[in-house]
Amino acid sequence: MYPLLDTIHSPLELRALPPESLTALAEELREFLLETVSKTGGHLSSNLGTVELTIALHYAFDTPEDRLVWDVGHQTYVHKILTGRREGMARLRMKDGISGFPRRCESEFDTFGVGHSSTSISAALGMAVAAKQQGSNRRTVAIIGDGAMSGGQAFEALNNAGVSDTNLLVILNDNDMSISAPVGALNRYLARMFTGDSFNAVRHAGQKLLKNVPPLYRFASRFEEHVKGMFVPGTLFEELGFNYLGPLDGHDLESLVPTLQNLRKLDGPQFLHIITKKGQGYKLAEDDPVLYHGVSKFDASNGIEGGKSSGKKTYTQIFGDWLCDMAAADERLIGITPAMGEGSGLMRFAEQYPQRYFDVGIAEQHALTFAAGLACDGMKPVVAIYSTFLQRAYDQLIHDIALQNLPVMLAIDRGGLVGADGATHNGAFDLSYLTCIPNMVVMAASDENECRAMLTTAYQHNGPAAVRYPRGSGSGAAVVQALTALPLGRGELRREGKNVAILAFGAMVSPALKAAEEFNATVANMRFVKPLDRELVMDLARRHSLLVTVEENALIGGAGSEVARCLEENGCAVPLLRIGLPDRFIDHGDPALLLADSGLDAAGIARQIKDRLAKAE
Ligand SMILES: Cc1ncc(C[n+]2csc(CCOP(=O)(O)OP(=O)(O)O)c2C)c(N)n1
Ligand SMILES: CC(=O)[C@@H](O)[C@H](O)COP(=O)(O)O
Ligand SMILES: [Mg+2]
Repeated sequence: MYPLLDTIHSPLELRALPPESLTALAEELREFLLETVSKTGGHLSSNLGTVELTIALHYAFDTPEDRLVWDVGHQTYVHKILTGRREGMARLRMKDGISGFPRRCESEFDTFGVGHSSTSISAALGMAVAAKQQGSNRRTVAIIGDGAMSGGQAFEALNNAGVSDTNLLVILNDNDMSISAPVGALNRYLARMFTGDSFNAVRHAGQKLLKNVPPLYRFASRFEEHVKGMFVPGTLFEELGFNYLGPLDGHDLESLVPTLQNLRKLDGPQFLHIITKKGQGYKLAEDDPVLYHGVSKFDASNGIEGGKSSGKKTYTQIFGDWLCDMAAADERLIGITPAMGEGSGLMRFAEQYPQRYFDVGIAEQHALTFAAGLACDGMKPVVAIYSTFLQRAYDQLIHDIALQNLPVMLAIDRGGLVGADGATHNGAFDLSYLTCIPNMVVMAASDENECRAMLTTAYQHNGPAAVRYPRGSGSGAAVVQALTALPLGRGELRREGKNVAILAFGAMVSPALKAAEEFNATVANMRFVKPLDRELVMDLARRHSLLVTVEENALIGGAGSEVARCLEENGCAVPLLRIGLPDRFIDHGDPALLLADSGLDAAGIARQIKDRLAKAE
């Protein structure tokens, strides 16, 4: 089925192919991608869009000596296939299988680990400077999407790279899409750059120049730059010190390969702007790149079928419904997402309240300070953000929000292990990094109704407040419609038992209740990590001989540490067992298996309690 692909196990074999066969190879790669990703799930549209670019890069550059640095890395499946990991695609993003992102430990061709966006130019510049310091002539290429280019770090890096005198090539893979439709002035600028007849004429002249005059000399591109300047409103990347080329059709191997071969010979910072289509070659994904951005298993011949649902609402939906209800009740509410409108459940709100919906692009830092500004002047900002991406905005949370005690609410989705995306995306640290910030209120939801009540509590609190909830659905309980707040800093007793008291946080309440049956243990749903229900902790400490805290968060500095602090400050010496995520990064895989591996399922919790009780005897 794959006559060309079957002959390629490394870029060396790819480079031995005649250029005329590359288009046929691209066809085979698309077929193969669709066949495998429809069986495993993964990021489909972006990979379909970068087939030709990946072939051309490995064909024109001397990889792995030349360094390819991918931004986000969700578009690197073809890169993996061409660099000896074709077999591995059958276990993509599964436990002990290959990662969905580049990882240095996986292959020498994966020069930099990614998952979060907008880091590629910084990392590539570091590598280019290293090459220069080492007297090496190897080349470094950063490949960044138009969505990722909206992230502030990308511009920090361009600012630095443009004056660096290094052999760095930045390729802007512009498919006019982020996960959602792209937003912002940069996107508008890029769109303007490749519209207009006069510019197209220049573009074609430029392409001819690139194809027919190898090697390309600097004066040629300077000439092109001059001509372009007459037609294109402000070539931003040139102003930043790059030699800008493009836009070029990123699916046209005939121009892409010689262009890259020529660019490889040029010294100094180069910038190539290519235009691609997200989902290219699979009509359904071309028509709906959002739906096919990240897919579960599906039937490739029929496409993703809607309508099949477990009947349970996801926490994301619980949040989305709450947001619309609260927006109806309070016109000061503003909903903010850093480029994750669909994933965070904001789309109904966006439709109903377009004037109050702000997708700020992949710009978590800006999202938080923007919210701080809104809060200063009487609005009620709700920032919907994944736990892992909030890490980006830590200083903004401390310096701009908490220090000024501003009423900004954080709805933190994907708290805990996320599964297939793995270590880069796990929400493993939020309870630790939030709890240590003065003024913060921090809650973890144990079921859907509690999540809704916590959201209301956070919204009504006159200071910074966060609610964290996991990826996926809860118990399937019917959700009440009321917008009722919880009493601040109060937990609840869920089970009265003897000797052992389990203090469970968020999603761990359910397995803790199961584990408790084995010992007739008491179980408290603590609800608040901060302010902690100290009265409840001390009451349980007085009445039990062992306290056990359970949380789906790093053990270090998390909710259990808060309980330990409370006991210590009260001079209480009751034995304490803290259960949480171990001090290591947890890879991709089925979340249930990963939780079990970390001892965070009912059996694991029971086992650890038993071990502790046995030691105490
Ligand atoms: C810091 C950070 N915020 C958000 C995301 C989620 N995310 C992953 S891919 C993506 C869109 C990237 O768009 P682009 O770079 O244009 O690549 P494309 O998907 O179009 O191929 C987003 C928002 C992320 N990975 N990292
Ligand atoms: C690559 C990336 O960062 C996103 O596409 C992410 O994989 C989305 O995760 P969810 O599937 O949890 O929304
Ligand atoms: Mg894009």
